Amino acid sequence: MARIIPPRVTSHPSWKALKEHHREMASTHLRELFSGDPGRAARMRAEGAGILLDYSKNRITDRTLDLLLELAESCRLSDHIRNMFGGQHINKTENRAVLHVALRLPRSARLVVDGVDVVREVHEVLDRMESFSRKIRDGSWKGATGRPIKNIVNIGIGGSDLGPVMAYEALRFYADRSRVFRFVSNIDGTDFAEATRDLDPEETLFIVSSKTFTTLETMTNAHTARRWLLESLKKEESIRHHFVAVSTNSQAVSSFGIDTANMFGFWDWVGGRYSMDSAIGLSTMIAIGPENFRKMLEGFHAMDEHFRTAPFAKNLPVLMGLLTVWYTNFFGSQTVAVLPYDQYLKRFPAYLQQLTMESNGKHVHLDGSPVDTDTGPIFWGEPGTNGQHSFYQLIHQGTRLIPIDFIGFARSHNPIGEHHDILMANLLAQGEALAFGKTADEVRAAGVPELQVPHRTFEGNRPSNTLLARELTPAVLGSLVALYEHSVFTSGIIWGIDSFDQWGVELGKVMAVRIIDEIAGKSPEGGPHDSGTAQLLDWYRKNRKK
Ligand SMILES: O=P(O)(O)OC[C@H]1O[C@H](O)[C@H](O)[C@@H](O)[C@@H]1O
Repeated sequence: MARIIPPRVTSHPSWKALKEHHREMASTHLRELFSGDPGRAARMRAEGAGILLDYSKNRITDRTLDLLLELAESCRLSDHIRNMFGGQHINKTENRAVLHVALRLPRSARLVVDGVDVVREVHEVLDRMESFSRKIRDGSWKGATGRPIKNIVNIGIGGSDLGPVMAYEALRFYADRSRVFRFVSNIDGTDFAEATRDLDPEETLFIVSSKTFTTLETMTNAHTARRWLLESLKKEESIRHHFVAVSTNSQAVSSFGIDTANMFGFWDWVGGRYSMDSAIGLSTMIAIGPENFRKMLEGFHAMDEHFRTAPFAKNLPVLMGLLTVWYTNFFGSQTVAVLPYDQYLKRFPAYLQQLTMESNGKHVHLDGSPVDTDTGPIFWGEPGTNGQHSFYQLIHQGTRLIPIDFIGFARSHNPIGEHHDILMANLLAQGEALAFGKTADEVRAAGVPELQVPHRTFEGNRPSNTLLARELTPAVLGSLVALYEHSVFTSGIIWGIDSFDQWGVELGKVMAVRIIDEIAGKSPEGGPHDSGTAQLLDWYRKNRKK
């Protein structure tokens, strides 16, 4: 039977209408949109799960929104949301359910997937994490020599690192300050050496975090950690006091020598980049405590519920996902800048890079046919105000259109003098300056010499979203992460791609393993490389020994 190929998004009438409509919008300035419409800002805002989204400074009208919402309907976004929440195997290429939303369902919920009540399993693991975290935090878990654990080192990479690092930094205010938390991810030995150089093995716990427990970097670092520990503690027996694992692969965990009683599991339906609220968050739970971790889960769940139930016109992730499509596919924007005005969120843009780019960096539709539109944009960013003194120049006056997400909070955890008001004034000023700019006439009127006028003119019309919340609490962090997870989902549905696989990371891994063998002399020199790679490899071989 012939496969039914769903219609391309570009063939939907709303897509065509958006193309038409974009012609008009391309020459419309945000100045006009605001000046002719005093109710614009009040209309173009939405709230959910403790987060306010002001999207009025986007290059859109009510008509744009209507068309984008129509597009969402014609791509059957509601059905897709229902399928994800219902545990359907929406990750087609791996034939898996995608159920990070189940990680934060309350204990009272029930969700049967492939014959198993996943909520019960999720809470069993959470309870085990909780009891382990309490033992570390109250000092009753002892190292091999009877000393309590003071240092916690998470070894993991990708989703098994970026989430834990980001959450640790974001929630540092809530963290147990009497303990040291370190994160080792890179295969570069420097990462391990610098993370452990001042640690006492007798007081150190390693959490080896890896969904597959086969990842080269993590396994290499874990073996190095094992040797580092045994150099001082000597006895194999000490391993179980100083190593725990977070994984879906119990066999590999036990062959590494970690007692599976000290393993915290999760499931194949949790993608690496969607796993910071699974057992991969063990370091987070130890740092901020089980109560705060559960509050973070509640924040995630509140945004899940908002996404699942709010009408699309008031639905934060839907609106943000559709705006990403609007800029990517109609304005041709290549990137999105995420600019948190909060020092605690300094790793948030890096975290989002994996979430967004590994999810939506795809070149074929679900059915394998090539996409006929651009897909996921490049996400990047730095905290404000630092970025203002570095790359904002290009956003204000460069030739590229870079949509921005500003993120800010009403209250600071560290209210020192006027700092927070100054910080927030900068966030507001940037959004305003980017949107409205400064015309040549205004520049002249300020007495600027004619020669400088073009240089000091700001075209404006640079779009931004502003996300605000009261305070960066564990719950708000959960909501914020879930907001981006679901906005990535929304864009992915419009593009008709699989946002939940990541085959693109495989080729480089396979080739690296081959070259590792060549360098070690295990396979013949001069393998079938291109002449450029062969030359570089040759240079490395000749120069690698000091
Ligand atoms: O948790 P692990 O199995 O060690 O995987 C760690 C990471 O590596 C892979 O290459 C994938 O690109 C990531 O999605 C994943 O998060």
